[in-house]
Amino acid sequence: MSARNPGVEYDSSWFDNIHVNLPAVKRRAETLGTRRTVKKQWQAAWLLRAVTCIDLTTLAGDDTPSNVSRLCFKAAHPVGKDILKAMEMENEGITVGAVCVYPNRVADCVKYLKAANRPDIPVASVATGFPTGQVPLKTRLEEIKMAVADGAKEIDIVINRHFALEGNWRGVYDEVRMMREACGEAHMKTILATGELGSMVNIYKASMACMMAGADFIKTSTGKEGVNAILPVALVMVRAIREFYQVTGYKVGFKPAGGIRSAKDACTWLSLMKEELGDEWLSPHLFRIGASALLIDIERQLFHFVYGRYAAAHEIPMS
Ligand SMILES: O=C[C@H](O)COP(=O)(O)O
Repeated sequence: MSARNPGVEYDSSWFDNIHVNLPAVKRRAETLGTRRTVKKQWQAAWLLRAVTCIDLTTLAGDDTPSNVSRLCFKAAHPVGKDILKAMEMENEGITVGAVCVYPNRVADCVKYLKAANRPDIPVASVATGFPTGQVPLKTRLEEIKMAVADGAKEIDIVINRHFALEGNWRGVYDEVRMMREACGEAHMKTILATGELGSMVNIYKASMACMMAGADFIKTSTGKEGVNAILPVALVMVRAIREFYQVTGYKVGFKPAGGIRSAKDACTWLSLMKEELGDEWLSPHLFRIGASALLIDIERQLFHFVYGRYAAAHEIPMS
């Protein structure tokens, strides 16, 4: 992870001058996924890069130590040895960016990652009454502290949509600031739940309030809203990140989450980061994809790539 964003004093003028050109954002988002063709071998390299940026997630009522143990094993070995060997990457020790679970499963993950000899893979815990945040502030702060005490190195908090929808940005800032304190040394990702914020302007302002309050990442969604990670929203958020960096010098990461399931989508999200924020935002310390099923399709596509090369070398017809 990058150096922490210490945040800045609350300053309401950030909310008066919105530099994101919203009609341009919409036009750009419409073409982003379709106007690039990338050579096959580059695609494979990008897919491996995407793997390292995945927050491999399970956030279900029926999560158990047993399914979390499988998640941790997969996090430590996300791509088959044969595929990595064919790509001459078997010694790279590729893992996902983190595992992401409910607070009650954090201790299990810490245990299983240790057993898998990858205690370095961070455990991210959702907290603060995820996904709605509709519990008292005291409880939300306690939940953060308990997850950190159990070994979470990253905390994904949800913002108070009630404050955001009433335009109470000072309220959003103050709560996130307290959550940041409660995180201690753990990195904090702030989930905006953009599908519930009502407008692009609110998404921009929520991004700014969270970054001012010391968010290390801003994250689109919980995965539980009706609309989750979509490109127009992402463009507003990454341009807010760019603006915050230009003014303060602090680099904040970005995490789209919810509904990202195909390898092609992963490449689109990576190209968004490269084009809007630059190469530094292509690594796990500044970019994560929150996803429960994306890895399955990436592995499938990498297998096709490797098998395609083998078939071509041995003149085996592909059908
Ligand atoms: O933060 C991660 C999301 O909850 C995962 O959503 P997903 O199951 O649609 O991939």
